[in-house]
Amino acid sequence: MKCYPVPRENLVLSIDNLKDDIPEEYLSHKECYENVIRKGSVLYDIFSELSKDRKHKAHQAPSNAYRISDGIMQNVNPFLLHFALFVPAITNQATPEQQAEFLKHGFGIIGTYAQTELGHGTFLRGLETTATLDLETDEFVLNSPTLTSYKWWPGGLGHTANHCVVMAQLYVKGKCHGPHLFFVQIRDIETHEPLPGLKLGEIGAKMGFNTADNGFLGFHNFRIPRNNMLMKNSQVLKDGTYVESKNEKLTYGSMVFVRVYLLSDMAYMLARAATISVRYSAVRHQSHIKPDEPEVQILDFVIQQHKLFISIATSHAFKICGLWLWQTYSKVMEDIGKGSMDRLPELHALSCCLKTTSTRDAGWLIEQCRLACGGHGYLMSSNLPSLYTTATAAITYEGESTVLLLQTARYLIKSWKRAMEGESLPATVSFLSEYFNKRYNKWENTPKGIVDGLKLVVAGVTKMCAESIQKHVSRGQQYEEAWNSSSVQLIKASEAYSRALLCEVFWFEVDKVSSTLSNNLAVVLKQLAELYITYWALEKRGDLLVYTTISKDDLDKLQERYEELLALIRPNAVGLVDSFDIRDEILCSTLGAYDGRVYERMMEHALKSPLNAETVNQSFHKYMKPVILKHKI
Ligand SMILES: CCCCCCCC/C=C\CCCCCCCCCC(=O)SCCNC(=O)CCNC(=O)[C@H](O)C(C)(C)COP(=O)(O)OP(=O)(O)OC[C@H]1O[C@@H](n2cnc3c(N)ncnc32)[C@H](O)[C@@H]1OP(=O)(O)O
Ligand SMILES: Cc1cc2nc3c(=O)[nH]c(=O)nc-3n(C[C@H](O)[C@H](O)[C@H](O)COP(=O)(O)OP(=O)(O)OC[C@H]3O[C@@H](n4cnc5c(N)ncnc54)[C@H](O)[C@@H]3O)c2cc1C
Repeated sequence: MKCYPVPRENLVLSIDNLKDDIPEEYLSHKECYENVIRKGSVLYDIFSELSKDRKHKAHQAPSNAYRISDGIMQNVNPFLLHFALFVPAITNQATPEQQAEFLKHGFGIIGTYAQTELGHGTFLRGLETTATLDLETDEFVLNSPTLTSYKWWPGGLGHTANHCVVMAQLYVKGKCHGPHLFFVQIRDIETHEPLPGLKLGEIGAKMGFNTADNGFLGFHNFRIPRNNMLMKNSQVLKDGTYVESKNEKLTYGSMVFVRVYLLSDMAYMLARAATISVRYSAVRHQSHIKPDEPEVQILDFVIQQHKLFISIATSHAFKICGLWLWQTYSKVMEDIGKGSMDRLPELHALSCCLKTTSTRDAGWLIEQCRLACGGHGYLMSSNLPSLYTTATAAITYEGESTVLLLQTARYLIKSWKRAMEGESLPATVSFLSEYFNKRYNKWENTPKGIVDGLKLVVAGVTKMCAESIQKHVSRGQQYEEAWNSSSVQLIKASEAYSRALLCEVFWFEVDKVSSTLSNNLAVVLKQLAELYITYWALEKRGDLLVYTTISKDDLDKLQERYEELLALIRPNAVGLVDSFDIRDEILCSTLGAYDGRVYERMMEHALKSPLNAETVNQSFHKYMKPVILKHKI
């Protein structure tokens, strides 16, 4: 076995045929895909070798290991779904025997997760793909009965994967048992041709993610062995007996894994955008502050600090909360392994709102970083446009944001009702029980005081939602209709809950470790945490005025403190983004390179445009010249 030296970054980034002569943005859709498969295959080979001595772990903690691919494949790694969902679905949903069987080829197979269909993405109980047990042959027959039942969107499905985990409605003896997962080979290992009975292809160009090879898949009487249903949670026996799962939602477990993971993912996306925009803002001199002095670094404009420092702070917030959420996830998975599912609803609610807030915030903050770089931020060579389109895809995939916030709201309303009945609640929602006792507490202008205030907002809005639902029901609406009528407020409750969680976890985790850090590091981290909390207190001042005893004077003091924090962070701003330690080869940005040679790099990149290969493009002679001469006076 080849032994690769570590660290991986040096190894991977030293491989010549992983570098691009022509920037990706100048390749065609097809060339882009072929180029990323070329590079991805080299990486796949390296990771396969490196991973041979490690068993497929059901749940690997968020790490930056796969980040190297961000530098090699600036867009998206078409093998990503193999690691993000295909393998976790099998390790999470298959029996140990099935895992041994399905994963025996290790990296010899490439998989994806085929759940979404042309007609359904959110409402999983409405999926139309069917898996019908054939008792005689001990097989399932998979079918796509309608065009809308075609699998549509799975990453890598178009031309990359040769296997997939398929979510289909299970039919046994004429009875539908709902969505279940099935292990399906879709291409011949040797020839890569689609297997008979399948229609496979790529869904076409997108606003980003264009190397993810999102595809479509239709089944026509496609047969798989009965044993290919993932049977850890529910089973279909040879005689057709269906054994129910202890909790039908365990089938959705792979989605929870990715949602939990995405918090850390977004931390890293934001770290890259912040690094690019803060470094550029330190290099770029534009305009004056004092008329009689030279042009200043645009980072000296306080409004530029207001635009950018929140991204530095948010990246740390997501990283710290991502690790906290990962620990919760690991504990709940461990409990489930021991047969207890008590905390699954809480984990689902936490992962839904935190995935939504982190992906939404990453989107608008990356856009804010781009805009803060002026016209040069609009260049593909800055890498900010690609970061934006890649990050914002996550607002939709793995659970559309509105839908997931409503899932969290469902948990908040249930928790509120339990609180009103005097029941004890999990720590993450226990503040709901304290609302009436703390509602009129004197406001404290401290990070803890703000966190307490944000929790009062959650409780107040949740109470308002519960009353709204009750009002609609009392006017004759069914509960589900009343829920729909109150959904604008329900979304607000979930958003407030997510923000309170992020502020609380960020502040108390930093506070907890600060005594173990050098004084300077502790001071700067606390400044970032306080900046984050104060920023959101000011953004949510309306809610705080409604649900807490905060005064105008308190808000004025918070604004003053916020501006103090910007000034305190300014001297460390470049050091803070340097500490994200993202190499130029992974940052892939003419604006954010460590050496600050922005203008030289922009020109070097521009000259790589195929259009600059000649001084006069052929279109002049073919198209322009005849028209110019014709109309020449
Ligand atoms: C090279 C190396 C690489 C290494 C890589 C490492 C890993 C990298 C990881 C991440 C990086 C990013 C990579 C991502 C790339 C793109 C991936 C995109 C993949 C996809 O998009 S897959 C498809 C995603 N689809 C969805 O999320 C669908 C969303 N819809 C649903 O979840 C459900 O339909 C619903 C929840 C909206 C509704 O379901 P329904 O059955 O109708 O449920 P309800 O009636 O609303 O509620 C019933 C009850 O169930 C509870 N519940 C619902 N869902 C869950 C759940 N998931 N878990 C637990 N419990 C759940 C719900 O709370 C209700 O409970 P209650 O009745 O209230 O008690
Ligand atoms: C880049 C990308 C990669 C993807 N990769 C995969 C993959 O690998 N595998 C896979 O299976 N899928 C994948 N998906 C699909 C993704 O999971 C779905 O797009 C997502 O679940 C949303 O479903 P939908 O697109 O059908 O939107 P719909 O479910 O049709 O929702 C459309 C809109 O309707 C509204 N809505 C829907 N339901 C409700 C509700 N109950 N209450 C209120 N409003 C509602 C929401 O505003 C929503 O935005 C990917 C998608 C993208 C964009």
